Amino acid sequence: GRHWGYGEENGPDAWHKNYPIAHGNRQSPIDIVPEDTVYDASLPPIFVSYDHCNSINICNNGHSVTVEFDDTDDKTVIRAGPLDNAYRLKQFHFHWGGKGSQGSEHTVRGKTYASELHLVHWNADKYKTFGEAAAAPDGLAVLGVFLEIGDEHRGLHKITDALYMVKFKGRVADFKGFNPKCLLPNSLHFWTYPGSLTTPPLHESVTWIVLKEPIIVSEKQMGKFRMLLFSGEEEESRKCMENNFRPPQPLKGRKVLASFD
Ligand SMILES: NS(=O)(=O)c1ccc(C(=O)NCc2ccc(F)cc2F)cc1
Repeated sequence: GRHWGYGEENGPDAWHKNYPIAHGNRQSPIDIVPEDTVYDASLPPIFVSYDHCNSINICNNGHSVTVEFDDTDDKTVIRAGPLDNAYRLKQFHFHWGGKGSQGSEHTVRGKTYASELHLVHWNADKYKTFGEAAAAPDGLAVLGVFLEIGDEHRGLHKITDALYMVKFKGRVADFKGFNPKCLLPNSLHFWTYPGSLTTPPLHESVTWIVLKEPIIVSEKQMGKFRMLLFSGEEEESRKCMENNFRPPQPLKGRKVLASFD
């Protein structure tokens, strides 16, 4: 039906019809121009506490593949950096292309990466539910990690080996004991700016924290993401899940801070 997606008719250029905030003043993603970012020496490093984290399931929601976490207490949080509170990990998911090195949502001086990992956190210090936080200007914090093509990534194997279980839209499978700490690069140097969800409802509730250092994954591993389908098992038209990224949006005067010089 008219549900939003990434096709000709229902893609990013059409989202504003049902989600007018698409033309708002703090939309994401953006093109990050390092020369235009402001090094803020007072920005503390981000603190990632994923030690007691446990994934629950892996799901194909028809737009991406998502790994969900138990967020009923503060055992898996990020804090510090640009954040005034502890933000709880709720899920992570990916955006990717159809081939080569296009597929990321944020770009760096116009450079695109093959994929982008989003670790989605919510401010449980101030809000009672994810939904409430997702509608508040300081409600969410998303940690973005670029994926670049090269050697295979040992931590990503567990995910790519599970994708066959959620090939079709609507499929959910058990996926316990995965700790996403293994998906982070060596450096936690980051850029940060006030932005939004990059998919409808496009809420302007995200403090973006984009890591400068990409992780390296193999073309073969990326290929497994492209075997996922946008469509459900009952649908006749089988469309590979790929190019599920929103292009960069206008900066509208926002400042991008850098945690490194
Ligand atoms: N790509 S991204 O990292 O920016 C992103 C992160 C989370 C969501 C999301 O949770 N959507 C569903 C959703 C569920 C509940 C709710 F209240 C709001 C809401 F957007 C969408 C985009």
